[in-house]
Amino acid sequence: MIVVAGGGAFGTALAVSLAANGPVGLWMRSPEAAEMAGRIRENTKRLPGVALPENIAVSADIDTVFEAETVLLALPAQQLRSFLEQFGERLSGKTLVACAKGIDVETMAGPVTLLERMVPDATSAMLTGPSFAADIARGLPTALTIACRDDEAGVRLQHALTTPSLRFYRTTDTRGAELGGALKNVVAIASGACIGKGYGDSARAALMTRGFAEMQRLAAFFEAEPQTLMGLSGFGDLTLTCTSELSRNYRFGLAWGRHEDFDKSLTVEGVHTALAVARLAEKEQIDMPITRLVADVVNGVLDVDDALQQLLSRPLKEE
Ligand SMILES: NC(=O)c1ccc[n+]([C@@H]2O[C@H](COP(=O)([O-])OP(=O)(O)OC[C@H]3O[C@@H](n4cnc5c(N)ncnc54)[C@H](O)[C@@H]3O)[C@@H](O)[C@H]2O)c1
Ligand SMILES: O=P(O)(O)OC[C@H](O)CO
Repeated sequence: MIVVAGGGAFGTALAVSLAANGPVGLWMRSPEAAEMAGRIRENTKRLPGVALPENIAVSADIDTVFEAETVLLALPAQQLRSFLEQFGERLSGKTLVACAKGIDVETMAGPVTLLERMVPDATSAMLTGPSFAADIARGLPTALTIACRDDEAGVRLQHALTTPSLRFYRTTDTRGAELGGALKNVVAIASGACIGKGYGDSARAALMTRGFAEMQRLAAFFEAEPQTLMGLSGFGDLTLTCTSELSRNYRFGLAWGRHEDFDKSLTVEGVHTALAVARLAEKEQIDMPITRLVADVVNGVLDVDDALQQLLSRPLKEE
């Protein structure tokens, strides 16, 4: 059986979609949240308004995760390492699919790299691509990417995870998939700030394009395949996240641009990824001005208005 570990918006939505194929487990850290979701058949905190099919077994018992052959790890990127430190040994031999989009600030590793380092005996993969939990949970058509270095395992996962509304493409370029998924969140924050500040759609299109150039430069440094960045996990997700108010990263940026507060309980992956990638880019001398400015605003070194002004007044150069 497939078990989804992590009962946030995304984990719950994936469980709802997978339930169309058969029984699925949903492990939540909080016993109270699991008890309530199991009883009222709804995750009212993270995915309100979506009924949980009866064949989703909700539990806070970690043994349900250890008993599964395939585990989808739907935790935020900054939580994955501590989860693996705690439970990694019990996950060896399994097929593990990270569903997080981000770079771990401590180790600068993406989700698949963390899995490979911390559970070397597992088959490690990543689920990524343009997809909002709310859309998946409503059964709207969604195309995703499964990234797995072991292509046979990738094919198996592709088939096991496809549902009537989720369509999976596949790649063996886990590095490219990690980078695309993580960096698009940083560019989405900048895009939100640009719109929030009132700079308009043309400026946003410029920002997205220059952000994509940064993504490609970092991917080239890590020898990721250029075409991975052109696909769902890169360009596809960049487009979605930089243009939709369903995105938390984009809404976070909007609030920055408007000088409004933002709900701190929401997961905004791009904040942490900007810090990790800006440090890495500085160390390796990779030109990533958008990421640098987002990190500077996060660190309180720059005001968001000054950061946007700096972006607009960069030296003239070739495209
Ligand atoms: N929500 C979406 O639309 C969406 C879509 C695609 C990808 N993702 C990715 O999925 C990941 C999770 O996002 P989300 O939207 O589900 O976030 P969320 O904030 O809705 O939920 C995160 C969940 O993780 C749980 N959690 C945190 N630390 C944990 C730990 N150590 N052990 C167990 N559980 C823990 C929390 O209790 C919470 O239920 C992110 O990396 C995000 O980028 C989200
Ligand atoms: O809400 P966000 O900004 O975390 O985006 C969710 C997904 O990653 C979009 O593909």
